Amino acid sequence: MDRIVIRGGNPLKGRIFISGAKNSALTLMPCALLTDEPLTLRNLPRLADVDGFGHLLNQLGASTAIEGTRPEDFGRVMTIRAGQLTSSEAPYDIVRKMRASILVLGPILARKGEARVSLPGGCAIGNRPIDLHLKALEALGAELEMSAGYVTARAPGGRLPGGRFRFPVVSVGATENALMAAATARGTSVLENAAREPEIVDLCRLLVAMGASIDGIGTETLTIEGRDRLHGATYAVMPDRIEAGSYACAAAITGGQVELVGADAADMAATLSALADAGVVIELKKGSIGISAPDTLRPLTLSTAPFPGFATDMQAQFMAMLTKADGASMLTETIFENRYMHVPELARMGADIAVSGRSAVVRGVDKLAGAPVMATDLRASMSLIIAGLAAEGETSVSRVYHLDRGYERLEEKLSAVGADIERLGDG
Ligand SMILES: CC(=O)N[C@H]1[C@@H](OP(=O)(O)OP(=O)(O)OC[C@H]2O[C@@H](n3ccc(=O)[nH]c3=O)[C@H](O)[C@@H]2O)O[C@H](CO)[C@@H](O)[C@@H]1O
Ligand SMILES: C=C(OP(=O)(O)O)C(=O)O
Repeated sequence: MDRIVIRGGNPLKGRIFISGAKNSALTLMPCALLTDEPLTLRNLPRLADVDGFGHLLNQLGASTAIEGTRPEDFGRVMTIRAGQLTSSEAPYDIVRKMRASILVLGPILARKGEARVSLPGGCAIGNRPIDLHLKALEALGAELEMSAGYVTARAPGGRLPGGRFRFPVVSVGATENALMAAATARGTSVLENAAREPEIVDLCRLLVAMGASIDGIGTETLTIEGRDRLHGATYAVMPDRIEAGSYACAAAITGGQVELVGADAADMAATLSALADAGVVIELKKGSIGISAPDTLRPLTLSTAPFPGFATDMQAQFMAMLTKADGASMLTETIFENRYMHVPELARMGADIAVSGRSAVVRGVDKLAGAPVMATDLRASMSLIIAGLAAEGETSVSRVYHLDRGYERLEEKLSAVGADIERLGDG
């Protein structure tokens, strides 16, 4: 297994190109199942999860073709053709490895009138239930049956009637599944207390480009007038706000100055405002965001929340950055119950963090020391990279496959701005 080795202490300086967003790509790809015409997605990040999702689409009978991208380019163009779906089942083997697989449930149901998808179970960051996905689909008219770890959803008469659902808590995934299922329902559907994440807006925009009718995009009430059919489209994936925020934290902790090329500040208000509170200087430019570290980072009090709040996917990276702030910070994780698995690893590098229930107090230290570390999830792994960039000596981060799920060419991007970082194979 590969590992990433960092010799810390170099301030990051230069331009970092921001890739297409993983969390958007993985909700745009299943839209291809809604039409028999080709869907072309541009700016798809080169990530293990995107490859995995392509594989799932292939198993369902869709073809995936990567077009004219050179190895040195960031991002790819993929055309997905789901002329006919030969299967309506997402198997356990794929779903358990990639949570986003659950997002084929709504589209397969809408297209075929029946879908069978493995229940995902929990994962390293906590229990990740799908009860709201199922309740929303039921409200749109689906009939559900659970057996042997799978859910089978059927549309009576082969097509969902549509309906009204109010989410009791904001759920990104359940909003996405319901939106895709409602797009071709017979009637009108209304989703209340829907998630408003930029990735949901990206999904709505693609669906509209495919012929869907959606009112209230970007608000908590989405009204979808079902269409008889959707058509193909060409669409570019939005920039990855979490990747951009991660590199901003890396620049801030190393005393660096970077330009995040392609990042969209409109999607990153909570992250940018937290960085500014920590003393980071932010310069909004056309097509990029400038990040300059202060001499001393100020401590923060942050609590994760659905958009437009502070994203759970940024919590670990901010925690790493705040290990070197001048004072005590308080972080509270409200979305996932087990998203502090990076704490013991950061502690091995000299961080002073005390977790109590959902909150963590991070007392800034003068220096971090490099160490061999490993993490159990994607953003936790990134927090160790961030700490390693600022630590004295060598940090070796193992289980690199977590990073490969969500950061396109991490070590290339960081080397280009002055980090001493390399990927080593085990052999
Ligand atoms: C609101 C929120 O921040 N969502 C994050 C969540 O999306 P993801 O779609 O994975 O999770 P949800 O948004 O659905 O979960 C939000 C909350 O709702 C609960 N829940 C969810 C579905 C369900 O059927 N029943 C239920 O109770 C979850 O346990 C969680 O506490 O993880 C992604 C990966 O880290 C992030 O990109 C999303 O920003
Ligand atoms: C946890 C994440 O993703 P996933 O839902 O794909 O596990 C993430 O993007 O931080």
